[in-house]
Amino acid sequence: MAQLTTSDLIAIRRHLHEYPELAMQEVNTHQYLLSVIKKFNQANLEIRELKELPTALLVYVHGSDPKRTIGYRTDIDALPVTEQTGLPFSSKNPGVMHACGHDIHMTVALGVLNWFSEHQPKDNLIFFFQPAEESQNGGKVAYEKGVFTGKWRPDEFYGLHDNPNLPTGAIGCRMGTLFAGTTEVNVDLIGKSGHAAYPQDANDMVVAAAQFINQVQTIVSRSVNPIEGGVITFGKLEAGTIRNVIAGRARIEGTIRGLTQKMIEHIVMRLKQVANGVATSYGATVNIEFNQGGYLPVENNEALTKRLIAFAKQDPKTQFIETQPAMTGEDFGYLLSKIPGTMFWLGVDDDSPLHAPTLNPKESAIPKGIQSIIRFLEFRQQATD
Ligand SMILES: CC(=O)N[C@@H](CCC[C@H](N)C(=O)O)C(=O)O
Repeated sequence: MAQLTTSDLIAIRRHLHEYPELAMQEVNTHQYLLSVIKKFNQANLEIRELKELPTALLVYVHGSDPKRTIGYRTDIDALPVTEQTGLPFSSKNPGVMHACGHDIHMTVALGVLNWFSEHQPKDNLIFFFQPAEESQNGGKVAYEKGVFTGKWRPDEFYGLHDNPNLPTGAIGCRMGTLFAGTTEVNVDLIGKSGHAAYPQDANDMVVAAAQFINQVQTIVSRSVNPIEGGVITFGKLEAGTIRNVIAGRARIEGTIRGLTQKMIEHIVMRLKQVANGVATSYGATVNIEFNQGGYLPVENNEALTKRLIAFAKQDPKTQFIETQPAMTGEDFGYLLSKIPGTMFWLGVDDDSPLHAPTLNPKESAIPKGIQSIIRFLEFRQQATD
């Protein structure tokens, strides 16, 4: 296959959109990516599959006169969201949707890889198709399994995330922290179930959970410096089985976000205090689990980010927008804590936010994103440092 056309790219994106898969289950996505890449000019490519991380895929592009090895990462997983876009190419996998735009990310990565398979770069390039960004921190798992060793260790790493709030094709970035660090939190409140008519003989965990959730709202409003900010969101609450049986258990699952590790640790500490306080006052037992995994704050490397921003500002075909830090999480933060690099946004202009069942990114962002990234990687390879 020669150069992919825009309609090839749209067809690829729509196929990926129709068949989304959850974290670590991206078996068909992996096979599809592989089938597309195998049609590219293989002269300078080396494809690597991993027994230890079977849905991941790496592709090495051998440079003609390499001074460095540049990594480019895309995530490939989807979310447990039921699509409500009404699009003709809506998800065919019930309850699963590319509601975070990873279908766009993968297509952009394929477009850039396709270009460099036809136009050999000077530097070596590594494309990392990473499973499990939304949960289970695929980036950290890959790193810890030794995927980025020897010639497979990039000197610098780049990755993007789509952004519905930015104009189509615009590149957004900033020096320093781009995304928050996140920590997943699970709270189990255990009391005593009983008959709805005899509350005095039971210990109702629906009431305890309601109290806990309300009290937690005071952590960010009263214990966090408003200039620094923080987020606690509980996206899942489960308690009870039927209306007339008092619930003896409640489980609350959420996510904590902060722009620094210190802020995350502060919120974790206050959350434990509130949970233990509510449990004591309700005579309940509480179990709390925290899991940060690889979702460290996304810290952009100073020198590399300066260069990326300088490129984007002077490139007449790239619209650059300097963005604020976002409370979105990304396990690319873990990879950037090990390998210097930069994460940036690609504008996809949509009224629906990320993770919404109606998210419908503008597909015209795909060729624009590909062209900007190709030009950036070519610009990068001209530098002597
Ligand atoms: C870009 C994006 O939406 N990322 C996710 C990352 C989730 C991290 C972790 N599983 C958590 O929920 O804390 C996000 O929700 O920001």
